[in-house]
Amino acid sequence: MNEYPVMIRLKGKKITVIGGGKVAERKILSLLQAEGVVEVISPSVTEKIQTLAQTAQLKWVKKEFEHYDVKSSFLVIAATNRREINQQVAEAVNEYQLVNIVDNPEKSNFIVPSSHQQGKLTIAVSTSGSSPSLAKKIKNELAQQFDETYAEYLDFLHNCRDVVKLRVEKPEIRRQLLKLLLEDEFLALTKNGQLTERNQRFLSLLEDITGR
Ligand SMILES: C[C@@]1(CC(=O)O)c2cc3[nH]c(cc4nc(cc5[nH]c(cc(n2)[C@H]1CCC(=O)O)[C@@](C)(CC(=O)O)[C@@H]5CCC(=O)O)C(CC(=O)O)=C4CCC(=O)O)c(CCC(=O)O)c3CC(=O)O
Ligand SMILES: NC(=O)C1=CN([C@@H]2O[C@H](COP(=O)(O)OP(=O)(O)OC[C@H]3O[C@@H](n4cnc5c(N)ncnc54)[C@H](O)[C@@H]3O)[C@@H](O)[C@H]2O)C=CC1
Repeated sequence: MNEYPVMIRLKGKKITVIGGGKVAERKILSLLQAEGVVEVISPSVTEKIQTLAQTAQLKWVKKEFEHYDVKSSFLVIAATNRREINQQVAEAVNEYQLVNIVDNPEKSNFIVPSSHQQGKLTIAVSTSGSSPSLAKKIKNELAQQFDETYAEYLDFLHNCRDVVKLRVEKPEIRRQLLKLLLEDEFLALTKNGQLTERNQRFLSLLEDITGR
C-alpha cells in the first residue's frame, strides 16, 4: 500500500500536539509555518516551545494528556516519549480527525514527509516510514539543487501565468507559451539577477505568440 500525498491547508485550524520534546518541537515549527493554531499538552516543554508560548505563537497547557484534549482538534500529533500515552491518543480521536502517532505509523492516518520549501515551491520526500533518515538525506540533496533562485523564479512563473490566462485564449497556445518559460534561459536570467531582461523576454514572447 502507498500513502496518498496531499498538501493540507492548516491556516486557522486547531491542532493539538501531545508532548513537548524534541520531536514535538520539530513538528510544531512546521505547523506554525502553515499558520495552524497550535495547542501543546505536556507537563514540560523544550525552551523553544516555551518561548513560542510566551510570545503567543502557540498555547501551552501544562498538564498530562486526557481524552477530552483532542475532542475538537482538526489535526492531532502524539509525540510523548511514552508509548502507552501515545496509544491513548490514538484511541481518543475519531475516524474523521487527522492523527499522527510519532512512534506508531500503523496507528496514524498520516505521516510527515521530510520537506524543503523555497517560496511557493515545496519538495516533500517520504519513504513510507522505511527510513526517515534517507528521506532527510534526499531532501537535503534536493535542497542544494532547488535553492533560493526558485522562490523568485516561481513568483515570476506565477505572474506570467496570470498574464497568459488573461491574454491568451487558446489552450494549446497557452500551454506552448507556459512551456517556453521553463527553458533554461529564464531560470538563468533569474539566477543572474537580470530580472528586467527576463521580464522583457517574456513580454516579447507573448507579443510574438499573440501576434501583437
Ligand atoms: C513514520 C514517521 C511518522 C511521522 O513522524 O510522521 C516517522 C517515524 C519514526 N521516526 C523515527 C526516527 C527518526 N526520525 C527522524 C527524522 C524525521 N522523521 C520524519 C518523519 C517520520 N518519522 C515519518 C516517516 C517519514 C517517511 O519516511 O516518510 C521526518 C522526515 C519529518 C518530521 O518529523 O518532521 C524527520 C526528518 C526531518 C528533516 O528533514 O529534518 C530521524 C533522523 C533525525 O532526527 O535526524 C530519526 C532517527 C533515525 C532513524 O530511526 O531513522 C522513529 C524511531 C524512533 C525510535 O527509535 O524510537 C519512528 C517511529 C517508527 O519508525 O516506528
Ligand atoms: N516520528 C519521528 O520523527 C520520531 C519519533 N521518535 C519517537 O518520538 C518519541 C518522543 O521523542 P522526543 O521528542 O525526543 O522525546 P522527549 O523526551 O524529548 O519528549 C517527550 C515529551 O513528552 C512529554 N510527556 C510525557 N508524558 C506525557 C503525558 N502523559 N502527557 C503529555 N505529555 C507527556 C514530556 O513532558 C516531554 O515533553 C520517542 O519516544 C520516539 O519513540 C523519535 C525520533 C523521531
